[in-house]
Amino acid sequence: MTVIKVTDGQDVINKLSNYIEKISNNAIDLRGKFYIGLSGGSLVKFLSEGLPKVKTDWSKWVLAFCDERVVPEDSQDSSFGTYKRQLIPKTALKESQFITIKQGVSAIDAARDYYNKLTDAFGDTDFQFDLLLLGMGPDGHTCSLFPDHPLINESELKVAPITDSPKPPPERITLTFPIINNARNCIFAVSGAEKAEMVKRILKDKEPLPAALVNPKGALFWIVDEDASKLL
Ligand SMILES: O=C(O)[C@H](O)[C@@H](O)[C@H](O)[C@H](O)COP(=O)(O)O
Repeated sequence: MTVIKVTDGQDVINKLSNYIEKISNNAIDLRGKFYIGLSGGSLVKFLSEGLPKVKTDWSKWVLAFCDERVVPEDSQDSSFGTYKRQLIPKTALKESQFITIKQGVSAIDAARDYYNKLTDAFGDTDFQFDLLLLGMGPDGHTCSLFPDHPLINESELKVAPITDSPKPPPERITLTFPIINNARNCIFAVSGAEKAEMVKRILKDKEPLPAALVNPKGALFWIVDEDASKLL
């Protein structure tokens, strides 16, 4: 694990964008495609500001979601909807490059359908992402894997439904640790004083909260600004 301390939120965006540029170009050179998993929350703003400056072959990107809220795409809560409004118009990415959840079905059906879509996109069921972009909630959750929730120990389902998410909205789908920890790279991007206590509990005290259980086969980076890392 590499912890990268930067000054502020703008530096988090810059550093994150540099890594994305490097990792995407490397994946495209080696394998002709770049598989990236996106999260929601504050990451949407980081990417909407940072990605337009990245030099990459956008046509080779395949974008999926580390987790997604089971809501209509035009809802403010939909991560894809937010990327659609805030990111797509600023890059050469096309909507068709995003693997999105089925609309108008239950979380259980959405998770099943999403698994099938990932199988088609990867051509196998290993789902080895080149890069997962992760957020850490103030309670230590990542993706839609929450502290003390049984999904933390899920070992069969690679994409799971959740209907009791403590962070609203309650219905979501999420990747589980077997996929997350199979990734070639995972990056947490964390900014702000409200995250400082949890950053300390995870990176210094090594409490086994969900974000601390991200331990991929490949590389793991935590990009944290001064406010978020002030208790380290
Ligand atoms: O559905 C969501 O809310 C996100 O996908 C989630 O996994 C996010 O990454 C964390 O909740 C952190 O969010 P913040 O960065 O906004 O705290």
